[in-house]
Amino acid sequence: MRRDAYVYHITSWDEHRPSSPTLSYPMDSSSLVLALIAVALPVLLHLLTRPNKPRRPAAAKLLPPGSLGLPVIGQSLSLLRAMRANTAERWIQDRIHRYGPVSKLSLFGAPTVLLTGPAANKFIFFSSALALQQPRSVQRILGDESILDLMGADHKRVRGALAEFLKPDMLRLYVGKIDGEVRRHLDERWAGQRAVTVMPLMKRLTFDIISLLLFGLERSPLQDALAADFAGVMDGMWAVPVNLPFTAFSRSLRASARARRLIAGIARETRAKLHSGEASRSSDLIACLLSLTDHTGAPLLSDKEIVDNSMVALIAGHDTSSILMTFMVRHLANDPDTLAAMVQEHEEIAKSKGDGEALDWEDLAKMKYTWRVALETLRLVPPIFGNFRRATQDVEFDGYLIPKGWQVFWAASVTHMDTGIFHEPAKFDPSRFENQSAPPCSFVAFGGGPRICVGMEFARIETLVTMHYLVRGFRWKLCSKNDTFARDPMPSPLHGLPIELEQKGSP
Ligand code: HEM
Repeated sequence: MRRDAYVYHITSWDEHRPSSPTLSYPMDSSSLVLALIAVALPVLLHLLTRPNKPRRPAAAKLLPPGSLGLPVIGQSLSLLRAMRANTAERWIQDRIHRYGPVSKLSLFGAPTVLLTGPAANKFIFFSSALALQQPRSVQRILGDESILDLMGADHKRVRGALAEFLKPDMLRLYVGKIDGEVRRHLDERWAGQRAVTVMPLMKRLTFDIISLLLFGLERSPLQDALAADFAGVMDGMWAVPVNLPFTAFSRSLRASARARRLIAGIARETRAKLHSGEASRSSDLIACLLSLTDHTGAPLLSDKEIVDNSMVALIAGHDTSSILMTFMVRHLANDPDTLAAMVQEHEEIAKSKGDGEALDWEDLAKMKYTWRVALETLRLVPPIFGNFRRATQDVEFDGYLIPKGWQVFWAASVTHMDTGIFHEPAKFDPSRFENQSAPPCSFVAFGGGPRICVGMEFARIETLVTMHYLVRGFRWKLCSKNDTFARDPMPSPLHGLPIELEQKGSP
């Protein structure tokens, strides 16, 4: 997901200039060298080719306060460092204290306006003058016809197709499959272990769930191959986009090409199964997308759109949810009261089930407290820190001009930690989601407006099912007293969150 969201990149100062390097995570030592090259080259180019024309005088006085900093580099490295040190919220707060809730800066090579607060979120999510900003590196890896790159009618068409697969009466059908996958994982990878590392286990669990539902992939060498390719895709997605044989970016491109071939092959097989009646529209996402037609009876999505959007759904559909579940496990380890209330909720539900009987849609509706715990976890640690938009025309917010071509950056945590919206925001308190929902655009872990997360309900199902079996089956303790985390750029607990595990009911 889309992880468009999760990226910070260098594009050219001038959006029409042809080569614009992208800088993002991870900043390991080889990446750092490349990052320096990526930063230094454009600085030189910028200085040599800087146009002489003056800035627009009329617009200048309306621009938000703040400084664009050094050409190209701007404030990028400073923000990246803060993300890594998990002090990015403070970094943004410092800017707000200095300049107010609307300020200009330069991030990843482009002039940017940072906007914070619910009114700003509403503007970002709903304004037709702002388009989702997709870094070229991510576009090259995921494909340029995914939902993340489309606008207007095309975005609506592809979003409608994905929503068809994720609508409630389809989701109902998935609960049993997700239940089976969760139990298999816990039996094979958690049961009988004295210690496990949570994050990689959650990543594989959510990958297996989503690949089962997107492609009908059961446990098989094909699923393992796809999992390996996707791990490769993720490794380089946030690296410096230098396509040389030894770079993470190039490895990521190769892994993406392999994954795309696998998905195209699955699509061919599924098409044949649809013809022979062995598959139906509700079999999996690919079957659903292949079955959709427009009013003339022509396929709604091209073959390339199906592959590109399957790539996005696979990434968006497992990375974020696995972070949510990992951080719930981390929080519950040190909050016995919340854990006890969850255990009680799930034991109550289990009483009405037969031995080994799978959970169903109605059971999930009863897991209200657990979902509030999940929402509170998302409020405190939103998997997506923030995201970029690009102004497609000059546009105004709060009396300030945002010129055409500038980036706009929103950051979820700033709103989530606003004392005017959430009482004692640093406190973990699931009851704040009881009865009253948060005011519009103030809880934005899933974004908002026409691009609000299309997989939100899916994430709810897999989280609730996993937590049901986890809190009933196991007790755990964190292995390390130091439970800090970094944003890389997604939140990632120290060492992947190792825990000591005890299976309930075992001697
Ligand atoms: C806890 C889990 C999840 C979180 C926190 C999350 C968060 C988000 C956010 C914040 C956005 C909006 C980004 C923006 O507007 O800039 C988004 C969009 C999206 N999400 Fe999720 N997501 C989650 C799970 C999922 C799942 C399970 C799927 C797929 C099954 C999914 C698919 C997508 C897609 C396709 C978009 C793009 C929608 C569009 O552009 O119209 N997400 N997500």
